[in-house]
Amino acid sequence: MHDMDSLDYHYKMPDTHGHVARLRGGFGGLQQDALYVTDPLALHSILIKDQYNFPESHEFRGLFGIIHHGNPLPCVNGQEHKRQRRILNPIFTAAHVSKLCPLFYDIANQLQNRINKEIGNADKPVRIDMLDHLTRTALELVSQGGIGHSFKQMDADNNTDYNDFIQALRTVLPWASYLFPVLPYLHSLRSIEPTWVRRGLAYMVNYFPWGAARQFKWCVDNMHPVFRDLYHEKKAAFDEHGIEYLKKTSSGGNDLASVLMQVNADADEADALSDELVIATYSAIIHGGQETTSGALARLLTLMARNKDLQNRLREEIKRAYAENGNGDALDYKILDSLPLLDLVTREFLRLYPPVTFVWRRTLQDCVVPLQFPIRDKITGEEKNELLIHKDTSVYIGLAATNMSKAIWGDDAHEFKPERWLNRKSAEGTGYVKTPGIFSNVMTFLGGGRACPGMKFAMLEMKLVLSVILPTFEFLEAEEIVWRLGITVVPTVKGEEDKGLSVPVMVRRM
Ligand code: HEM
Repeated sequence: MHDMDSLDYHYKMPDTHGHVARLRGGFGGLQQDALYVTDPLALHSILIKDQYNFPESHEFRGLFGIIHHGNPLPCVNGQEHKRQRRILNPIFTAAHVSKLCPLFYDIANQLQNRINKEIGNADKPVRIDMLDHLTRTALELVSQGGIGHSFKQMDADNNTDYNDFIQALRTVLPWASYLFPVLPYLHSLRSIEPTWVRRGLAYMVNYFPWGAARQFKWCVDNMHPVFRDLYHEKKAAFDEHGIEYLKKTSSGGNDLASVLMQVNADADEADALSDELVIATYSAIIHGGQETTSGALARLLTLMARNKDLQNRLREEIKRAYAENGNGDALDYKILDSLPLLDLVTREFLRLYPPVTFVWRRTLQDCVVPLQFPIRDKITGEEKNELLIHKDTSVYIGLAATNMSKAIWGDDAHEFKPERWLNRKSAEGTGYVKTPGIFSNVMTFLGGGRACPGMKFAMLEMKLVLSVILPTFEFLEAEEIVWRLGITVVPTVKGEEDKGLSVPVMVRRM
């Protein structure tokens, strides 16, 4: 279930074990049984109708609470979660995100320069690790667009100012994925009082005979001080010079943190976010935004490299849009967002290759959820349209598995077919199964009150980066990439799994 090579098991879960499956607890019965749910009606209850009975699991709350040094969105439930979402939601709207377009084009053009530099004068395709370039790009997009700060990842390879921080940010989740056996205890560890006992325990991790735990701690220790210092620097300047200072940053004051700072300054004291919480929110936004999108962008390129015809058609569509509507070397947000083939490809890509495989919840009370796909009672043989879920049950919500259920998407559910979206609308009402996903019936960004607020941000990044690099470069297959289960999915070259994360692609200038 949590094994790095178990992605296929997740993907086939609804087809092989049905849309609700019982998972036997591991470690000789020490762990409780859990449920794996991909049934659309049950998901609707879990994520929307009865969402407060299915809060974020304490496993993930504990893990992300440690990573972010506090309790930002991913770590809180109930009223506190609602309060933070109310403050943050306005800065993630399409209207707001569209203002970041010029900044994003600027960063994507720097990516183009970096690739050009690597190709140099070569007249045949050059093997380039696109994961490295795209991780830098995703970090700059989310750090400049998110907190109005550049880590200078695009312009100099030997800029060492943030080396440890960048290394920590990139590797904290891959290391965390080795910690599954201890996740149930992290939330309780965070609550230990007095603080010096907790700090003492954390310090002892440096001497654990468990490399993954030591590496994870190193990452956490190297992330927090950077976010703390950046925040205090910005806050001091804002307090002294007001909004004018924020407008001078690379985002022109449109980054999420600048807006948050203004909103916070105007909010009632009871509603405002504390300094500690804003710092933890910086961490959650930068980390959540960087980790998911860099992998997604790299995977999208490998897909392009495998499908030359589709790559050519997309390139033609983008070039045509520049010729007809291009303002210099940029496209307007609305035009970019509505390019038909680019839209079909990103939708289908996000359906079939979601960066987050599952999310994890735990029930507060016994409850009954309805089922779209009935199950058969093992003892009586009776068919049931409802499922009783006991209090304190771990519930895995299979995002990737729901996206790939043949009962929901048809027999070709595991195939990449952008054209399926053309017929999707007309199929409504004729066997069309509705899921609670906020994005096109797809579960990739979840649904309900905890759905990903960064969806518009991520979509803009993906479409915009493709619109800049596809007209300039052709991407061709290099080695086979194996995608493995981490907290997000992670790529390695087949046969070189121990050499770390990388996505080599052959690239040539058009
Ligand atoms: C392809 C890119 C992305 C994917 C697939 C993705 C997916 C998700 C998913 C599945 C969740 C729910 C996690 C859970 O409930 O356990 C989530 C939450 C979140 N995401 Fe994203 N995300 C992406 C990009 C972004 C970006 C770019 C940002 C910020 C700019 C972001 C910020 C967040 C935050 C703050 C949360 C916590 C929301 C809450 O708990 O209410 N994400 N994301």
